[in-house]
Amino acid sequence: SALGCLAEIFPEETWVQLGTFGDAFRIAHMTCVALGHSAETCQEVTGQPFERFSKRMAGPIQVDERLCGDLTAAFAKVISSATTLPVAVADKIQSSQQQVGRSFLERSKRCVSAGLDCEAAEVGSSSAPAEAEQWCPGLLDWLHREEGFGPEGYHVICLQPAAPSGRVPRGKIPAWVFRNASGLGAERAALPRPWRSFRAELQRRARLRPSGRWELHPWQLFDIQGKVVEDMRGALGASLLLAFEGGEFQYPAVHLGFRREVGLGRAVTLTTVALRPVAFLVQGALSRKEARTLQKLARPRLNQSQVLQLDPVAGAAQRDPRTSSSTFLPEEDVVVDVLNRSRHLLRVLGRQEGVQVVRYRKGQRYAAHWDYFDPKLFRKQKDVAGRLTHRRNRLATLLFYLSNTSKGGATAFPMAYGASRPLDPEDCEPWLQVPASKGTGLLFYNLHADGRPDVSSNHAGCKVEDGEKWAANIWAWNSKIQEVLDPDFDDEL
Ligand SMILES: O=C(O)CCC(=O)C(=O)O
Ligand SMILES: [Fe+2]
Repeated sequence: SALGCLAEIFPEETWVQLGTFGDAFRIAHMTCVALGHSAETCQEVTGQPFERFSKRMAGPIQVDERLCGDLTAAFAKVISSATTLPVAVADKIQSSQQQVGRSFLERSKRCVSAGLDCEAAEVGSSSAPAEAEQWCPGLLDWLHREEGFGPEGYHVICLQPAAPSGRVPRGKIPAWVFRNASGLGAERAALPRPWRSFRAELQRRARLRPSGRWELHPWQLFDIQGKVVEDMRGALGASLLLAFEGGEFQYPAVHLGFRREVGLGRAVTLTTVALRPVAFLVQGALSRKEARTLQKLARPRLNQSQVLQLDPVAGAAQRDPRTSSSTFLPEEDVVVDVLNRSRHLLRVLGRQEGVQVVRYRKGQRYAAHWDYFDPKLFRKQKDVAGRLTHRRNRLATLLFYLSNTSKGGATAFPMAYGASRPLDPEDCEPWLQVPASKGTGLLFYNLHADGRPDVSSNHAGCKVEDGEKWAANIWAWNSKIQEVLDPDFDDEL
């Protein structure tokens, strides 16, 4: 069939049933893109009148079986916004997506329980063109090597390095562009200079989100050390470039069980334990002594934990979601060291909040929640909403466990891999759980690489069944700018 594996969930006649031409075109475009065709080809296909387009789609398009996971997700997203979709089709798509999610969840669970030995047997679906691997050694460590749940808004560019003579060649720079870090959809490109043209062509090629008038986070390029690449020399020097549409560096998940050593003056290891949300175990970033010190500093300062009040919803009496005690530590000595190390580890340019230590006693917990702030829920509070414009938000959560917790007390992700919101926000049992283990860190991203909130980052501090649990939160924002700006100036709000 023309759409290979996808025809199953998305029979061809439904193209017509989708109703509006707008939907059909968007789906067409996404399909085309997901199938790995160039932007030009897709433009050509989707620029056709609908009748002609549907004829084209009936042609022999080869679908790489391995792309099914991503494609299904892509379809699901477009389809969720289509208003006239037949219920049966919608159901079919949804259930197929849930199935993919469930199998990833099982793998993630195995991964967490294996701790640092988590190794993904099924890895390696994605490879890169030999030429690109030759140009950019280590390239595969920055691509997405799984069959689904790839990054949104993170792209990899590999430039042909300058000749060994160091002489910078004239003319366009040969390159490989890996949109959404996928090895399968790689495209050969020739990028012009100077820098402005280089950026413009890259934006077109990788279909990066254009920066609007009030945009605070234009997409940005980084080298693999997490340094911003701001000019032609920097780009040529780095050769391997990472593009983040949200403007901030994020560690790519690569594959479940992937281990990355980060040089921080000490051996720090990140092990990928989930792809959606992107989450890592962090080993070696906090010494046992520091864990003790943070706990000691916090103990006399603890207060009943707070959460930000949402806009009131008529008639909704809320149970207190957070029953622990906590405090932000004064920024001195060890606290400053830990914050500096965290900044280096995360490679985030934005603001970091202080170190917040949390203590849970037996029976205490933090019900499922998001660490990002949904601006729509703070509409009536201009001072809050006004700081959340232009995708400004909490990008990353780095949570260090300061104690071992023998029973309960894990951090759990109820909505991992697109699962729907749990009916009971405290029922940790079926969820992906990361056990609290002294000195270990858990890093997860609350935002996608393009800066949009990732709903899958929903998480809970499970009820402590025995003893006490201590942990330290460090939240990194994707912006330094804290000005209250008028949400009306943000096209997305
Ligand atoms: O205690 C945990 O495991 C999670 C804590 C948390 O999510 C928070 O403090 O925002
Ligand atoms: Fe949280």
